Amino acid sequence: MLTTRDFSSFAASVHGLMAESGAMTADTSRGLLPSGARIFVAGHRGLVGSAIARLLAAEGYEVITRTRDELDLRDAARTGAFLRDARPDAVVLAAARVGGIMANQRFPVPFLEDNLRIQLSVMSGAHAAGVNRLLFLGSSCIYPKHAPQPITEEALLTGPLEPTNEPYALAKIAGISQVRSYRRQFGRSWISAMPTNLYGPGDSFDPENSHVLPALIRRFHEAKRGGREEAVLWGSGTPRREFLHSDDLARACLLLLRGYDDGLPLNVGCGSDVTIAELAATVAGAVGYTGRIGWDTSRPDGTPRKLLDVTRLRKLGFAPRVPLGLGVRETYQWWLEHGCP
Ligand SMILES: NC(=O)C1=CN([C@@H]2O[C@H](COP(=O)(O)OP(=O)(O)OC[C@H]3O[C@@H](n4cnc5c(N)ncnc54)[C@H](OP(=O)(O)O)[C@@H]3O)[C@@H](O)[C@H]2O)C=CC1
Ligand SMILES: C[C@H]1O[C@H](OP(=O)(O)OP(=O)(O)OC[C@H]2O[C@@H](n3cnc4c(=O)[nH]c(N)nc43)[C@H](O)[C@@H]2O)[C@@H](O)[C@@H](O)C1=O
Repeated sequence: MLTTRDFSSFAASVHGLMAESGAMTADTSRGLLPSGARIFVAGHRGLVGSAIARLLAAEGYEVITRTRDELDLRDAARTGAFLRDARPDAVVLAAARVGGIMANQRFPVPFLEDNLRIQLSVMSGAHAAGVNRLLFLGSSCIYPKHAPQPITEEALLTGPLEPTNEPYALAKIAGISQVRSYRRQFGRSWISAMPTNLYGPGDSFDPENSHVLPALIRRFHEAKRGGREEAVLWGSGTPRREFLHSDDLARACLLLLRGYDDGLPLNVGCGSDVTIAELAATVAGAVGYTGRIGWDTSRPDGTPRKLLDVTRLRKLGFAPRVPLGLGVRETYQWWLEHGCP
């Protein structure tokens, strides 16, 4: 684990890279992502990758994909060979080992190592293949556990991380540094986005390893179907989280790919948050569960709050379109039609 002292020297060096990155630009000419560009979306079957691939295809881009069985992105040699052959104009790196608070706690090794390997393979392969446009997806968990709220981009590396997801966060921080390093050393127009907690169609609804929103949809649905009087959720219900629909995230990513060219990783969120207890009430309403809600405080709460400051993204023209209540109802409907056992 890094000490506070280690953090301050690491922060100074990465912030040095930030200082070199120059002014933020919002190029509306789409010169950074020409019409019809060929874009490799890594992780196209996941929550985020599928939303981005849908939007890019709808906007007339040629979307290149590979399933994990076809190409394990941890394999640097095969990933490099694929990128040399495919020669995409741009890469969206949405492939990662991802999960909720318990998955992060139980499987720290793959959350650290798979993500580092995927990032190394894809970024070094993309550079070798001459790919000048790349979007790397990080996460709001890169910020210190007790960062001032709302969290500005400058909070990166200013304090200790939340212990439940430290390995995952450190892999993501390495990815940010990799993007900045390729920018500095080779002049690549690569960028990073730091999304808040996401949800939507295609999410994982695994009862133990998923994120809170799909987990609650499933828990309440099963309690309603089983006629149970109580559904037990994790932690105290007091942590606050910000939720953004994956289609809104995809819109933000397209905006950034078309017009953002700076080493500063940009926050992507909706600008407001709710307690987990408030989220539970919204999800219970959407599912039609009317029983009691209990709290298992032996389960971790995680970060008390992680509301992103999205001033910079708003200035670039982004506004989310999917309100939480509607998004939860649609995601529940999607799960009933596609995933519900
Ligand atoms: N979900 C969230 O709340 C948030 C997500 N993010 C970021 O967004 C990105 C995408 O997350 P999300 O869509 O939720 O995750 P998912 O788990 O839904 O999707 C991850 C995708 O990555 C692919 N993948 C994983 N490992 C490999 C591998 N070794 N080789 C090839 N493909 C692989 C998976 O393939 P397969 O389908 O075959 O398993 C899947 O398509 C991540 O970088 C994550 O950090 C950021 C903030 C919040
Ligand atoms: C996106 C983000 O996701 C993770 O961080 P997290 O925000 O803490 O994630 P979470 O969605 O799992 O939990 C949010 C809150 O909700 C509470 N909670 C209640 N009941 C359930 C429940 O049934 N399941 C889950 N998962 N949580 C529950 C839970 O106790 C916690 O207080 C990291 O992977 C991190 O690396 C990351 O990037």
